Amino acid sequence: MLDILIKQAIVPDRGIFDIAIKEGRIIRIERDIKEEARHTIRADGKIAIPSFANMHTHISMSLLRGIGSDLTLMDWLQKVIWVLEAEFVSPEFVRDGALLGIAESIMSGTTLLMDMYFFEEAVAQVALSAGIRVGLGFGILDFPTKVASGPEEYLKRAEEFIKTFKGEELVFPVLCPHAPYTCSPTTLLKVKELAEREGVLIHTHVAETKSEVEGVKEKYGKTPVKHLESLGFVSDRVLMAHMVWLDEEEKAIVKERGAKVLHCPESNLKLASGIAPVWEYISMGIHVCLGTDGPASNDNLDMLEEMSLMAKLQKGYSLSAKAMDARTALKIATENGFLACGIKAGKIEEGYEADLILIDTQKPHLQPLYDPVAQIVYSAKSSDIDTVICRGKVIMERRELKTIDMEELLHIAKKWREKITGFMREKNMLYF
Ligand SMILES: CSC[C@H]1O[C@@H](n2cnc3c(O)ncnc32)[C@H](O)[C@@H]1O
Ligand SMILES: [Zn+2]
Repeated sequence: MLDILIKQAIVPDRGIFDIAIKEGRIIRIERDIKEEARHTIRADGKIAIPSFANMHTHISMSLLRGIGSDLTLMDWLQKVIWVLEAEFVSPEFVRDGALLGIAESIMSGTTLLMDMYFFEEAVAQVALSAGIRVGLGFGILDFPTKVASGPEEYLKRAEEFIKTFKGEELVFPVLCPHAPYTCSPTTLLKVKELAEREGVLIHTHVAETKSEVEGVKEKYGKTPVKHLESLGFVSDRVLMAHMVWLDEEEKAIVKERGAKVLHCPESNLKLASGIAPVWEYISMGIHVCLGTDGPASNDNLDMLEEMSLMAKLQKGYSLSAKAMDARTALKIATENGFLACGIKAGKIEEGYEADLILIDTQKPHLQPLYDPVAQIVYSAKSSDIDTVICRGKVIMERRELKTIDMEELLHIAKKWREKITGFMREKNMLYF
């Protein structure tokens, strides 16, 4: 007996097929599958594509969405976000923010999140009950916060987190040193050593702004990637978010070492950081994945929108319509993310894990339908996503979340809005 049988889906570049899912995997893709299934989904007029892998986010920052708009990164962090995080970040804040952010992620077709924040046990708990995959790392900084007194304690928390979650199926631990401007060489070397010992990925921010590059150069005599390379930090286990400002030598280092780039175009635009030359990275053979960054600097977790923006930005920036075609954009937003995490998903193919979405094309803006991939990248909206399946489990069907209570969510968001605006009013931070 099959677990799920999807009937008559449009499989891009193949045709109309039935998709059979069993024990978390796609086991058959055929014109007409007759086998019985516990759950049959009619997918007439719906396109089946892999679900998205949001490879860089701070999901619980959904509770800070809409605050601190129209600032550059360092003003945004120092004048607003770090002040609010110092007051509010707690296991409860992280859990509630994760619930809101994970609901939004599922509703926009994402089944894998790579998250960096504090109290990630709370994110793990929400992800497990929501049925979504998450790579989680307890953020590591050099300066004290109410979360930890300094790098030693952050590292200890990160190590404990790895020990707790290693071997879980939906949750996998990673190490998250924040950035070369907030972590000393000693901290970065300890992270590298721990990552090698535990066999986990490292997820960090690198070369996000011009001022970061200037600051790191002033402090260490080298630009960020060269600085990291001089520490022996750059390797194929490192996922580097942003990577907007790299010189030619740095691009060659990334390629040579096999480090991955986590591109976050919308956050880079909103924080006025710049545009990463992703078309160059791709032509060099660098592995590029896509992320939204946190929902407070984007200001959403919509990977469809992110993918569309990425493709159009690269064309506009390079003045070449070939800089990023729709199929490459879709691959970066799906397959490349799963691959970077060692997960065999991201393709609608037999033997692949069943992480997929169905997109309803019976909408004026998706008709007439000629080229499903191009029309998903350039015309679709996340509200067209009808069904989401993660590891062979249906977590949204006909836009109804199966694992999260929507009413509870709205109540939680309201509760935090009141608390946070109250604090901002008291501290004269309220500007809206
Ligand atoms: C160490 S936990 C994560 C830490 O990162 C902050 N953050 C959120 N977005 C960004 C960004 O784009 N660049 C750098 N740092 C960012 C977040 O507020 C947490 O403090
Ligand atoms: Zn970030």
